[in-house]
Amino acid sequence: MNVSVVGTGYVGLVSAVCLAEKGHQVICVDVDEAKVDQINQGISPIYEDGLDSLLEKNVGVRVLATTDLRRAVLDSDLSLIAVGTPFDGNEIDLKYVRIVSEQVGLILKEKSSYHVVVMKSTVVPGTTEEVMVPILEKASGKLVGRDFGVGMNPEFLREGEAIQDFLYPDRIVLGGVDKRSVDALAALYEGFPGVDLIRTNTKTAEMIKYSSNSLLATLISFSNEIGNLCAKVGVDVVDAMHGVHLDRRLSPILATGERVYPSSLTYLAAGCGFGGSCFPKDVKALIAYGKQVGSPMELLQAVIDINSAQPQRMLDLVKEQYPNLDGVKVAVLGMAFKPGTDDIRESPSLPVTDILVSEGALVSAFDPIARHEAEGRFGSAVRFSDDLEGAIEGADAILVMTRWKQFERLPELVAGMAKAPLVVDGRRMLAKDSVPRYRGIGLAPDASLSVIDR
Ligand SMILES: NC(=O)c1ccc[n+]([C@@H]2O[C@H](COP(=O)([O-])OP(=O)(O)OC[C@H]3O[C@@H](n4cnc5c(N)ncnc54)[C@H](O)[C@@H]3O)[C@@H](O)[C@H]2O)c1
Ligand SMILES: O=c1ccn([C@@H]2O[C@H](COP(=O)(O)OP(=O)(O)O[C@H]3O[C@H](CO)[C@@H](O)[C@H](O)[C@H]3O)[C@@H](O)[C@H]2O)c(=O)[nH]1
Repeated sequence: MNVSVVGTGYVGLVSAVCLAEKGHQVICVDVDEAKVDQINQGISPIYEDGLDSLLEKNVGVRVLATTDLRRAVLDSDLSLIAVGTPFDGNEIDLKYVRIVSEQVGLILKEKSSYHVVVMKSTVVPGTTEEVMVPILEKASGKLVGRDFGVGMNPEFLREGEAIQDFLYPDRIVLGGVDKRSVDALAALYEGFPGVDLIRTNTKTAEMIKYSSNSLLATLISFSNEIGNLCAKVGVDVVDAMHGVHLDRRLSPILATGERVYPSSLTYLAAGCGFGGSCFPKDVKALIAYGKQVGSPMELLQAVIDINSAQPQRMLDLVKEQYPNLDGVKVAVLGMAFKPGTDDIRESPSLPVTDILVSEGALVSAFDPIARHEAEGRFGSAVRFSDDLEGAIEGADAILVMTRWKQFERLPELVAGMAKAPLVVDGRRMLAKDSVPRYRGIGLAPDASLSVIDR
């Protein structure tokens, strides 16, 4: 199938490259000329494991990038709209969706063959049919369902694992205004045998996406609330959640006898909070939507409140030992909101670093991938280091903010330091007896050692 993908950010570019890998001819469209040029040279504008090689393989063969939306729509049968839908504090900001819908509508006016426009961006229930469709119909002078199709195909990929998630999804949701639109989407995903396909209407597709992210965010805030209680009563939250997680309803056992998620606490890992461009934005957007339609989302408000307080807990752990941060040397490890990405949007490291700087701490930082982005955010207020050793040199306290694998060798480095620093583990990724002065989220100072064999 000939496909155009409008918006070549995390979702657009990954979708484009993976669909090309499945044999489709894909034209990527973006307003950002620099991105378009990079893509055409086979260089990914974002850091995402495996993306560069897939792009290099497909560019010029099955992937082409352009700023020319008209050409892209005329030369394709289906367009995926993957532009940003930021939350503006009151509701999701649909300005990019509106602009693209109008532009695509005008192009459809001159297109004689049947075309399907698919919302890939995350939008609150009702948006595709109540916002996108009227704009498309007005601009094209045509009728949805008769002259063109409309679909809603939410994306569930995680940054850092985006390629794997796209190529091997848990399910694919095919929302459409009519059977013909859903059939066109089904044809797009023909190359994903064995994956559950959910054929539904656009509003349900939109609701599935928000419900999914809201549940995952709820699990994390739940674990954090339990973690905060654990820290008060002398229990280690890692042990508590490990015991919870072994419930086969949370980590199913395969026919082979193996656990689906044998070692990681999937969305039950307490820590310094969830960040990223999705959970905070999407949960807040659903709360705002609930309020708008008269159905208050009280549980989700608590999810956000717990998450917003979590970064401060890292600072509280530092302040137990350094009540006055003025002149205290603090190393912040990890700026990305999670490992495997250069994305620092809504990363808990941002408020933590802001407060450290404002209280006079001497802050150094290291992130294996997101240094450039973080330097742009903090400028000279933070000393960024090229490596882990440089960041922790002479530190009084070290804050582990992102679960980067590179930080696993911290105990070895700390052992070589003249004065043992306080290590505050915001991801509970280090063994608590691996450094002399260890503190962690969800762990009381006197927490007994675990009796669980893990
Ligand atoms: N990032 C994720 O992991 C993820 C996962 C699932 C869903 N989503 C959702 O997907 C959508 C896109 O997210 P993202 O992270 O890829 O966004 P992004 O900001 O990385 O990318 C959006 C792209 O759209 C381009 N754009 C804006 N206006 C345009 C226009 N008129 N024509 C062409 N291009 C235009 C921008 O230049 C940018 O490259 C959002 O709704 C988001 O909530 C994101
Ligand atoms: O047990 C956990 C799991 C995650 N996190 C944090 O939660 C955030 C989000 O992590 P993750 O879900 O891995 O990354 P995202 O790329 O934000 O992906 C989420 O948001 C995307 C955008 O909507 C969806 O497509 C994905 O399905 C959904 O997992 C990160 O800050 C993690 O550190 C925790 O604190 N504890």
